[in-house]
Amino acid sequence: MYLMNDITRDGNPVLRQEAADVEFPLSAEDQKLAADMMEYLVISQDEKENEKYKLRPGVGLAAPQVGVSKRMAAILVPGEYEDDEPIFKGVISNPVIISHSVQDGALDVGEGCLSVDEDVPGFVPRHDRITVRYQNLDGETVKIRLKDYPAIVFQHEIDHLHGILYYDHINATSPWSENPDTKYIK
Ligand SMILES: O=C(O)C[C@@H](Cc1ccccc1)[C@H](O)SCc1ccccc1
Ligand code: NI
Repeated sequence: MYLMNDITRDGNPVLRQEAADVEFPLSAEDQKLAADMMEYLVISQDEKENEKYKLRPGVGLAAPQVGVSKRMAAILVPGEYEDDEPIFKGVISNPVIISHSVQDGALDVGEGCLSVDEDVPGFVPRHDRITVRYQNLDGETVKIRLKDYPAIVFQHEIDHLHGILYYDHINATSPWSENPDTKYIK
């Protein structure tokens, strides 16, 4: 299983590369990569387990964050309440945002990243609504429409596959300046 030591940190060139396409059918190595990334998210979201293994909680983990420059990311967006089904649980490969809203969306508290140890404050403007096409673990093409928080998570992870980190989007001169057209998401 991955521990925090396995997570690449800002400054490692792998986080700034354009990752390579994932080939299908998945190799045994890529199947293990997918399973290990999802396992990290599951364990990191369990209070007791993340304490035991000292994991930072995550709702997404992209392959470059474990040193693998491939276009694959695990995403686990929990439901609103403890016993709810997750809003999304899956490992996506070769994702493409095929359409998006004109309206931007941003988390009202800003973002963080498992690969960036210090917090960089500020709004991270993204698309509020997106349609993503990706391949699932069976290599099937899936099209999914997302909005608000799940859309933000997907964009954060897809950015990782293109060598982009969340703070690249923050307005350096006025990081908390509000744009009237942007939806600020709680
Ligand atoms: O570093 C990563 O890619 C995982 C991030 C993804 C993320 C950060 C901010 C906004 C959307 C997605 C981690 O999940 S950051 C920690 C975290 C944990 C639970 C909820 C929100 C953020
Ligand atoms: Ni990140």
